[in-house]
Amino acid sequence: MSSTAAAAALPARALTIASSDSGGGAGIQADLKAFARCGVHGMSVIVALTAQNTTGVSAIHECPPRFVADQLEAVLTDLPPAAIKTGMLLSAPIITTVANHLAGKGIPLVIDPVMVASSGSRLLREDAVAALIEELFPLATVITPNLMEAQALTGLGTENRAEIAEALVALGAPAALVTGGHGIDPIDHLYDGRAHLEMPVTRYPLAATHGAGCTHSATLAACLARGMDLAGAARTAGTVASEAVRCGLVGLGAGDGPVDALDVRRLSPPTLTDRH
Ligand SMILES: Nc1ncnc2c1ncn2[C@@H]1O[C@H](COP(=O)(O)OP(=O)(O)OP(=O)(O)O)[C@@H](O)[C@H]1O
Ligand SMILES: Cc1ncc(CO)c(N)n1
Repeated sequence: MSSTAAAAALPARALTIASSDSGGGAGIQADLKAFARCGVHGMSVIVALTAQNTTGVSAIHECPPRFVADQLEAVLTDLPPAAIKTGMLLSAPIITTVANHLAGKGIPLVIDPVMVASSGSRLLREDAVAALIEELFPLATVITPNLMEAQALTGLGTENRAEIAEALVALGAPAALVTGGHGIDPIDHLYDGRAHLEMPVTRYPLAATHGAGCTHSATLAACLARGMDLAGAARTAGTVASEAVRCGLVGLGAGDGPVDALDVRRLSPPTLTDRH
């Protein structure tokens, strides 16, 4: 095979800049599953480690910003991604490091402004919210807060997603996708600065939603990496996240079970006869 033909067969690359969930349900671990689900080569810049399981976060270990910069340089120089997502970024120095490396690159960027775990632990320090808005939002293609994060970012108490999405865009992001799988009203709302688009999500009343938001934003980035437009990528992200809940691992731990974008229960260990 010529090198050109070999290159044509390579998958698109997507990068997650986020934190590790030791329980394998959310964060980097969910992102890499979602990337694989979408047929994309996943890369990961890890900014913090959480000691976490299905019941909550017991400790957080932050990477030195210099080491975050080392990871970004290693990936961006050799394996430039076709799209990037950010998840749990924890601190202002990390956000500044990420923003400095992404500014001017023009790579499609999905920002999932992860703030608080469903168990209640803060995953973004209070004093880092301003850095997220001022330094990272202007670099985004789209931001994907859930309804509660959207309310915290805008200071609005309303549940009117159109109003909140407009306020988010006024904060400096070109587009906002307000998700809300957990609520009574399972609708993802996209506003791109011009038009509003409401995307209903099939809601499954299952105790397996840990990592739904991460799976959603990683799928959105993977779809952008594969060349889809924003509205199509947003619809696919809602569907993949919803399916990941349907396949979620209820009862895996004592708390809310992890979503499963790969539906691992349908897979079996490879046998020698599977070799090709
Ligand atoms: N119970 C559910 N049934 C089906 N889909 C769901 C459910 N919960 C979440 N989702 C899907 O996940 C996406 C993200 O949901 P949501 O806004 O609730 O995430 P989140 O609160 O950020 O998640 P996380 O638990 O990772 O913090 C939604 O667009 C929806 O597609
Ligand atoms: C590492 C990590 N990222 C994101 C979330 C939000 O689901 C979480 N609980 N943990």
